[in-house]
Amino acid sequence: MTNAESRTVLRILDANANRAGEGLRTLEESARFILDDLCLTDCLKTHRHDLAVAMGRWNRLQLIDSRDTPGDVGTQVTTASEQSRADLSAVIAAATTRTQQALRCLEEYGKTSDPAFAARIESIRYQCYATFRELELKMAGSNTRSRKLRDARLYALIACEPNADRLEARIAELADAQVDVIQLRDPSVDDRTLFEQARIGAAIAKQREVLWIINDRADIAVAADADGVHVGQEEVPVDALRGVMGRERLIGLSTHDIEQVHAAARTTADYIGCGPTFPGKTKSFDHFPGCVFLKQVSDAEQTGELALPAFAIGGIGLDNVEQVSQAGIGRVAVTGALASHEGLRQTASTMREILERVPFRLTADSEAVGSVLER
Ligand SMILES: Cc1ncc(COP(=O)(O)OP(=O)(O)O)c(N)n1
Ligand SMILES: Cc1nc(C(=O)O)sc1CCOP(=O)(O)O
Ligand SMILES: [Mg+2]
Repeated sequence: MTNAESRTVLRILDANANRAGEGLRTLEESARFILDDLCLTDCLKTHRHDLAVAMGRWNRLQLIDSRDTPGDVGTQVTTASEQSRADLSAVIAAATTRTQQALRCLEEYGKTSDPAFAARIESIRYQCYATFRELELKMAGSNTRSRKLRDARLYALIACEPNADRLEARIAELADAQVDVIQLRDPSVDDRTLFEQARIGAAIAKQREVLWIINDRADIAVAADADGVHVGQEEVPVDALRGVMGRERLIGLSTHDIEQVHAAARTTADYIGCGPTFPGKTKSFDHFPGCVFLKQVSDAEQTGELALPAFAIGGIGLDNVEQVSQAGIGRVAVTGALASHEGLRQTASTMREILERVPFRLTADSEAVGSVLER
């Protein structure tokens, strides 16, 4: 190669090393601040470090000297798609593509001067493919969960079953009845049993595309790979649990008055349960905030003070779901109403029909992205 050609190669290597480094840093921020994923953050940092080490083969001053940003015709060429990103996943998709392309350029042009350098970059590129795959799937997973939750109308709370087959059948019948979310709530079983049912249920719920939430136990929810956890007012605070659950899993919080609802809105909770609405057989209460409370929650949704999906809970069934929807709440969480196999589909479908009279205010993707950004 002539001196001029060598200088051009250096110029290309310098530009693409910067591009790949910036892309990796962009992705590292998403693993760290969006997904809260220590392992992925660490992998991306390692790729950035490996790239810097590989680039150490070139003389830094010569690389910088070859740089000619004002004379670079490429800086004038921009496309409309570069100027905006639809959401956080689009930021990540653009950064992965840019990084992969930059690594390929480093490899190809590096081959002209140093095949060993090119081989090192090739190895980094392959490692990046695996990391990027995981990152994009995790992002898709977290978005899917929030989206499913926002579209949810029917949430069923179930107890453990005597064995895996019975649990599978129970989840299947609820999924067939178009139940959107299932919570495993069983204060009567030991930790091992709860974990086993949580784990088996998580796999079945995933297949059936139903959200799978574990009551009270964040540790079991994570260990079992559930979609989330539900906690009450006297349990570990939501923001403290966020560190355990990560950004991608859901956290639900029980609320019993409007002050608790406003407080929940200031946490990283993904949804709230609001009740008890009516007396029921599953759990006894001394006080019933009832439909007056539900109306306050609905008003808070209307004014935009509350942007979290709110599920009315407590003694709700076919006989009174209309009162819930008239209070302006279009989502319910129930145990007793969906406990019986008989007429399950019909009950669920009638309840859904009544709840669907309440339009959602939280379906826009932009709002979902907004809440992720605020965290
Ligand atoms: C959806 C939903 N809402 C409320 C509750 C009640 O949670 P909590 O107050 O923690 O009471 P227990 O369920 O733990 O007895 C819930 N589980 N789910
Ligand atoms: C577990 C629970 N928590 C409630 C609350 O208001 O926080 S009401 C409730 C029981 C829900 O079951 P059912 O639909 O059978 O009444
Ligand atoms: Mg609880």
